Amino acid sequence: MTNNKQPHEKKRVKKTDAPRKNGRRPHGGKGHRPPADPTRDLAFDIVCGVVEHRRMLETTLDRAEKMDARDRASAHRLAATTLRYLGSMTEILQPMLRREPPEPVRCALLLGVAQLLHLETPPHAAVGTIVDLLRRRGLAPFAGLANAVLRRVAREGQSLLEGLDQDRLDVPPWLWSAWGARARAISRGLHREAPLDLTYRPGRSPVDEEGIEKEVLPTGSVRYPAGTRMSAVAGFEEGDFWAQDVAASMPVKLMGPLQDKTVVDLCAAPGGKTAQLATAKAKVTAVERDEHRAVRLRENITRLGLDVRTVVADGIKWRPDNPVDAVLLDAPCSATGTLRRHPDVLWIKRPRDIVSLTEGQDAFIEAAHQMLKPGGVLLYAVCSLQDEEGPDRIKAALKKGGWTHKPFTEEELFDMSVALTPDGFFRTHPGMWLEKGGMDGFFAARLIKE
Ligand SMILES: C[S@@+](CC[C@H](N)C(=O)[O-])C[C@H]1O[C@@H](n2cnc3c(N)ncnc32)[C@H](O)[C@@H]1O
Repeated sequence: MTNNKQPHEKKRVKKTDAPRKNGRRPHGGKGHRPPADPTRDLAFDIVCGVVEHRRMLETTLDRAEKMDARDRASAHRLAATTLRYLGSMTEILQPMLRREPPEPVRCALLLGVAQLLHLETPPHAAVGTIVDLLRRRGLAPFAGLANAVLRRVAREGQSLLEGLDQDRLDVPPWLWSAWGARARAISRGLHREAPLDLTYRPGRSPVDEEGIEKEVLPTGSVRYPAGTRMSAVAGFEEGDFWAQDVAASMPVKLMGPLQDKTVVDLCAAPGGKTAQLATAKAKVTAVERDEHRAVRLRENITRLGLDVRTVVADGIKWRPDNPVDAVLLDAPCSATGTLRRHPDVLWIKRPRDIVSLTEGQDAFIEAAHQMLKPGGVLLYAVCSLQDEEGPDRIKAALKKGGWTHKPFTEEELFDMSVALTPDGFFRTHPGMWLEKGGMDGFFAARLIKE
């Protein structure tokens, strides 16, 4: 994968490169009009966007907001699966290509391999749809190549896959080494689609619905299978619950009793943790810098019927009128903890992105210090797997002074003691509770203002 090539729309393809078999063009020949296929078209745009231009999956997906919801969901699934197995599928393809194909052709082939090896698409459909995709995108000269390579993958791919270290290949080397001893377990977790976890507000519980499976997790979150739409679950309109990964539901629980406490939620949208604070009866001010995300935050609060003051402001500069009892700082981070939901991030982030994020995290911690009463609590959290954004930030804050670390205890973590580190931090990764469907990666620590 390279990232400094021209967009594929501008690439010129020489007619003489056209691979032909017996002088005929595969799948239809001259004059053949490939059928429309919005799902593959969108999946192709997403994958090319990620590997050629480091464009976030959501950005391309958002551009297709008018598309039929089911086609869009299928495209999302196909693209996400391709990105989840990108490394190992590239390893399978490489020896089958005599010459390096243009990047868009490689993207199309990867979509084909994902359909064959991971999505159980019948070979004729997997091959045919990719050949048609290439024709629609002005890449017809590569239709023969795709036909031959994908047929070979259909025959040999599964056994080739078994001989590979997929865990290692599907994670970029810099992340693999940053994750150290946790890397293999994390990678195993990343090969799974994330289930839908819901947090129910106090006094509400899931309703039995025919055809909808669910499991109540030891921490109280309710887990539905991957692909479940939250709005289809009974109680959505009534505001009985909100979507929140089981690991993401823990930091607020670790803040202790919140009733009548003044709490600033410093980076609030879309509001999962704001909702937890408000249902725990805290007096919440939710601060969010991004106006569009603040709209989503307000919509969620309204759906849940909660009483929260929202402020659109830069949380590093904004200050409350009076010092507060607690600050929840769910800081902007690399989001490597949510790679199960956002596999594009694997191939988009670079080590230098982490460095610039840590500067912001330190500034937020400093701002939180200025907002708190003496003895007030800072709950610092990030959905990151990186040491630099988690334990290293807490160590830096303690070194700077003005804080005391109050380690979490096993009693507080009760059903998730697996996440307690020897330093008293909370730390999860996608390989934990794998038998139940895994969880996001989160880091949390508690500091007290001196
Ligand atoms: C990790 S998300 C928060 C998730 C949220 N706490 C939840 O549980 O739903 C981080 C949020 O911080 C916001 N943000 C980024 N920089 C900010 C700033 N300087 N001030 C306030 N909010 C900021 C982002 O727009 C994003 O919505």
